[in-house]
Amino acid sequence: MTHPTMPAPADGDVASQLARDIDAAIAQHLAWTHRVLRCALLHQTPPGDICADNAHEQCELGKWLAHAPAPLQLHNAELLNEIRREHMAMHAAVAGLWAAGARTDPNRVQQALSGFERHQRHLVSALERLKTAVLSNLLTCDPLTQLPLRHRLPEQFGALRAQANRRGEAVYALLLDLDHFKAINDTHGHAAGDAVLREVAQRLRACTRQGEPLLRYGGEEFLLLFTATDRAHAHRTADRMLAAVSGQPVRYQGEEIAVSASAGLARHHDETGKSLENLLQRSDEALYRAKRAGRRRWMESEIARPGRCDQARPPRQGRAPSVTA
Ligand SMILES: Nc1nc2c(ncn2[C@@H]2O[C@H](COP(=O)(O)OP(=O)(O)OP(=O)(O)O)[C@@H](O)[C@H]2O)c(=O)[nH]1
Repeated sequence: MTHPTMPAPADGDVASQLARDIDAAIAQHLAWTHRVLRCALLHQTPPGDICADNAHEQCELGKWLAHAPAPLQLHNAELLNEIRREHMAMHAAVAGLWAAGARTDPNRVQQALSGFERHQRHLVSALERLKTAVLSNLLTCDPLTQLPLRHRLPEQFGALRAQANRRGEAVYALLLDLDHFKAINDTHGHAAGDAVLREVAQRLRACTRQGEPLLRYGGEEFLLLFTATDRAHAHRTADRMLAAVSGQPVRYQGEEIAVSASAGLARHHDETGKSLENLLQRSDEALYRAKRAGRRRWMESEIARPGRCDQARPPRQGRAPSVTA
């Protein structure tokens, strides 16, 4: 188990490559626009990538959009769809310039040109926004797991608290740490360890509800903040998260790697006025006890009221189901 430390800083390779790809897409698209104008002004017959029905699939931007890299699909799906829509609409407007009879009707030419200009402007603006989002992900997301890092945690905690208050629920922190992860690295290699971290992140993400922050909190540590109606509800969440990690082995290059985790669960108590820092500290202490108690389980920090320590009541705990490796 490592003490909560930040993962190695993102090297930025993936994100800067994406940003360069987007710049190239904008440049290629503007070059394509010049060809459109040239053909129109010189009354030339345009090639297929300008006026064919599927011109939006033939151009370089269309090909790139059809196979947009996974991080973009994950973080920017809505923006990508907006770009695809504008791109198609712009191609349709251009094709309208060469539609039968259009060139001899000034109204139709005007209409096609205005559509072209409007969609072109929106398209380039959406691509610029995508690039900004990619660069901002570079600063706030872990490149290995694509999970957020801690930068926005206080803000996310504040939003979750407000939501919990509205619903009459409580905020919980579940700090989860993979068991004997060093042994996985030592036995199967660092690349296999990376694959395990990616797979665990995916399994945990599949179990979380929208709006509940799941972070890569340290090397092999993950943090979930969530709301629950009562303790039993929170315990079920802890059970589910640990079961998701250890339910089945991770397959990597023909090998099966058994994985399990320990976790510390703590409830935030608005009435004590204790901070996020206190919540994280108590979940870390509970995690430490889960490790000491033999791993593959979660333990809960007891209510931290003034004048009463966390250990005053016997700790609650749960165990993850056995691995069926
Ligand atoms: N492959 C890989 N390993 C990492 C990464 N970040 C941290 N680690 C490794 O995670 C291991 C954590 O080891 P320990 O702190 O000894 O913990 P542990 O082996 O999981 O043991 P317990 O937590 O006590 O069950 C170290 O060997 C780190 O090098 C990463 O991004 N990729």
